[in-house]
Amino acid sequence: MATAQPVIELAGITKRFGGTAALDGVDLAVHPGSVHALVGENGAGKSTLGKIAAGVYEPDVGRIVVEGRPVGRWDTVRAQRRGIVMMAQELSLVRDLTVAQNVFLGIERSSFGLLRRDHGRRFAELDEIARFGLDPDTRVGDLRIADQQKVEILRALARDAKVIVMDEPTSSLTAHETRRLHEMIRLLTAQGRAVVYVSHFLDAVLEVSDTVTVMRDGRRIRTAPAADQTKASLVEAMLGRELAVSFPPLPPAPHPDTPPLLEVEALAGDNGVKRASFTVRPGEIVGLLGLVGSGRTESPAP
Ligand SMILES: Nc1ncnc2c1ncn2[C@@H]1O[C@H](COP(=O)(O)OP(=O)(O)OP(=O)(O)O)[C@@H](O)[C@H]1O
Repeated sequence: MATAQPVIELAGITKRFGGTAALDGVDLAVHPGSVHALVGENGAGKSTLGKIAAGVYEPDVGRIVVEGRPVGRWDTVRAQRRGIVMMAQELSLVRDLTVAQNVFLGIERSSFGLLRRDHGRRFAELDEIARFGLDPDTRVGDLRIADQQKVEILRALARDAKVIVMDEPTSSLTAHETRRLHEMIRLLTAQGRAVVYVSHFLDAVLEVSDTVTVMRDGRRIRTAPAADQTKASLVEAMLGRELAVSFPPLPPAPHPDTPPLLEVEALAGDNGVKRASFTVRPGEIVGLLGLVGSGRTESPAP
């Protein structure tokens, strides 16, 4: 539930990378206990804005205010100290360490020069753990991506994060795992924490977020309650034109007797593809679908 004072506020943020204006005068206010989604086409500036909030980049121009206090120099260490933590697409865990070791990595306290080794006990002190269902002694490299994300979230909780910036968190998840992640996000917001949710997946955005900011070409186009949006209204704002123009009617499908341009029969390989067959005719769009790990990506490369 949103309260009056934002937990973090970015005002007039401009960021250039060489000749590219990634962000141009963008404002963003994130409220405690809420999920604020950032949507937009590729290159719209969503990730850059999330990374600036989390101190990965410093803005060229603009102001950052955390819980009413303006920040000076801004980097990930300072952002973490103020409770703003990033969960990046490329997760930052150490595969050979255990879940508990990863959670407390970098915040271990030393006494008389010795690192504390009681990770297990401290891990149990995180009350969220029972719900997250992770074994503290599992090697992180042996976990599925969805569970590795949980470890990232627990890392953020161990740092007492007030805001977790999630960059494309569902891009490697199944539909079931996405629902589980959203349940976790709801637990976080129920505790008063905020999530900045950067995503291409509009169904997921509409399901989980309270507020949606639409970005286009480095600018903020609009910020509005998710409940007032539809997928179509978001796409129109992202593209800056009506959907009918963006998706013109498809040409008629080719006649089944048209000779194929490509015929693949019983394709198999040591990359997991087993007996995949399909044809591609002129003028045809062939979709390959399936869950993560089902061989969609490997199939077209016989
Ligand atoms: N580290 C960087 N160096 C150079 N250019 C960058 C860098 N990061 C982002 N950009 C550029 O800034 C612009 C905004 O990129 P950004 O990644 O923020 O967009 P996005 O909306 O998150 O898109 P995507 O969904 O493709 O990640 C793009 O033109 C991108 O190429």
